[in-house]
Amino acid sequence: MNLNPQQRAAIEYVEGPLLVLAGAGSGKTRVITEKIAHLIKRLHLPAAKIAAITFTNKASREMRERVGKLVSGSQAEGLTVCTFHALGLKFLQIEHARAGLRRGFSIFDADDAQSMIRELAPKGIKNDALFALQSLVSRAKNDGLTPEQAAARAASAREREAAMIYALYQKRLAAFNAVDFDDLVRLPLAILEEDAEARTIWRERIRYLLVDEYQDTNSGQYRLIKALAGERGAFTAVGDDDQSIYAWRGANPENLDELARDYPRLKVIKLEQNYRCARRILRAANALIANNAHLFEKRLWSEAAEGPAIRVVECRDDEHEAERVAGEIAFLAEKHKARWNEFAVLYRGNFQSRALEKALRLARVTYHLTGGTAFLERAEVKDLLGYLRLINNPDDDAAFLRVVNTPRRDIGSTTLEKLGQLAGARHVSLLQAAQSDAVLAQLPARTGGALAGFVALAGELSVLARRLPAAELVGELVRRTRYVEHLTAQIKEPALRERRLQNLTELSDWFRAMQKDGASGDLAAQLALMTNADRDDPGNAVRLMTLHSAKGLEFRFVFIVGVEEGVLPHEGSLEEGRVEEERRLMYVGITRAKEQLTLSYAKRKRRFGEITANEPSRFLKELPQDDLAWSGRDQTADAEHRKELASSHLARIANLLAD
Ligand SMILES: Nc1ncnc2c1ncn2[C@@H]1O[C@H](COP(=O)(O)OP(=O)(O)OP(=O)(O)O)[C@@H](O)[C@H]1O
Ligand SMILES: [Mg+2]
Repeated sequence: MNLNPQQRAAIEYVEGPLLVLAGAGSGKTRVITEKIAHLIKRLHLPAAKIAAITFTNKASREMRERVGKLVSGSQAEGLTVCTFHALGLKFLQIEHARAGLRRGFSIFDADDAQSMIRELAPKGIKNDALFALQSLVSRAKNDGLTPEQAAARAASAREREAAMIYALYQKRLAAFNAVDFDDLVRLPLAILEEDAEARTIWRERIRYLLVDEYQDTNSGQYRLIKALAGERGAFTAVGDDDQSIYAWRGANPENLDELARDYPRLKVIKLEQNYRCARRILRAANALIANNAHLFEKRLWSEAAEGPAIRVVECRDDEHEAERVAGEIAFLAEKHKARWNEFAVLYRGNFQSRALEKALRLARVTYHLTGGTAFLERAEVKDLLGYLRLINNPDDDAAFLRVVNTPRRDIGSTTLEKLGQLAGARHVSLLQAAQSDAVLAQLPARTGGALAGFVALAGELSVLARRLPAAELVGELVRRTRYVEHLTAQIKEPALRERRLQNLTELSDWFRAMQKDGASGDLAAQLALMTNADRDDPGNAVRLMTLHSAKGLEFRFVFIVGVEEGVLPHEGSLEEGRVEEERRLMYVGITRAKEQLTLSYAKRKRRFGEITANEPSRFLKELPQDDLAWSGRDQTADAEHRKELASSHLARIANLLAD
């Protein structure tokens, strides 16, 4: 595959900071991959001194694979390709002392963080207020503010309260020798900004930095890039302001502007040829996004074929819509002899997947749901990870509380409250308190005995952890905690039990796959950063996912469902005046399609048992009408399509499609 002149220029330019600003499918990600190879092969920069940052772990894995095809294995050794969070984790594992952490520190997930904030917040706080508080704390952390700075900047009573909670929350995390996700960026940033020695070391360690999906970095991440790149500005950032879809989570598309301000030498290269989408799809995307105000002017053209019209399918309700989509997928797969994994069905919210799953199962279409209940959020997985965390970090009280009575050991909340008081008075963690005979003596004999038993088990396990590879440790953990017996006693339904047991096997498979150099504790930390979307390639299956998680991906056939007012654009976003971000989301969705795009909406929806009418999305009106073929509304197009269906050998599917 050849590179065009702009791509080549972007790859070869290393004299200073570079921003590649370009629309969807123009080869930005490819530029990063090729540039890594160029740095290694042509400029002889050791791979260990290059770091590339992607938006998801899955994207990291794919990029590593692609680089692997361009350079030999030994040349690629030591290359860092990971997310901001994983880079921060790696940083802290090396620099834990500078961050005031001890080796083996834990990572608190969103749940842990939330329950801690609940404890610190005023008693009886409502969920909404709690979420708001948590997001204010998180926002302050993402902006790289210390609790003191957050307090100084607080402009309202709510922000003052959040700053106060933030201070307490950090104290608590420190006591647990733990960090949360936000700290994975905030702490490295604070160290680099304050500590000249660390700065020198890390700038030597990372000599060239590449960042994909730059438009979705938040201000803390941006400052981290700056801190790592320094005045030298040895970095390439690639992004597309039209695909900024995480402003609601603190991403800051103005970072694109800021880069130009902070680096007056910044070179900007634009890529304007799209290599992904058929012409009509690209036209639709361009027309749609022209309705947004623009920071930068970009044009996008393509040499690809016109491609078929974009189908817009009007359906009665979401069930009908799901049936149409399933039928259409089966039909297209047959017609084009396509594989299931060439299809994606995209939607605004996870709740929309239920009807689709049912219809796809009925139509015997193999599918894979990305997202959903994340594997790592399942109780048994969290239990085992809780054990690993505790073994690795005896100060991790959250992990202690998670596992001390799982499986049941008759250690009740009264005991734990008492233990908490005793530990607090002594300024030690719960596990350390439970290790003390003096503490146990103050508890009733029976529960004291149970606690002593748990302490002994934790001791045995940490001895094993030093000896066994992580995947085997998981097996041993399951045996010694009698976890299978626990599940068996708890879950009566055989199929469900089987599935839960399967999760245990899967966890140890994950560890086996990840385990190259890390100890079990490091792996547990890494695993905490994974999401369901990061799991191995699900093979030949239709992908079901949200528009957000489709970023960066491409498929031959794309369906976007629920193209309705209130869904896409989303109701909440409309209320908050964020319709432009919704339009960008739609733009991301449309530009995932290589060959054929189908949009659908339902005329009615059931909501709390009532049937209400839906309006088709305003975005449909913004598309070039000549490139659309309506179905369900326009009788001739429908008749044409039915005829085509009938002439195929898929009578069953044609039936499914018939109204
Ligand atoms: N010069 C080229 N010639 C042919 N195909 C190309 C060229 N450059 C990139 N491609 C192909 O175009 C497609 C889009 O590339 P890529 O994913 O890198 O785009 P992108 O700009 O990162 O898109 P997005 O904005 O969606 O992340 C890929 O299939 C890639 O292999
Ligand atoms: Mg990309």
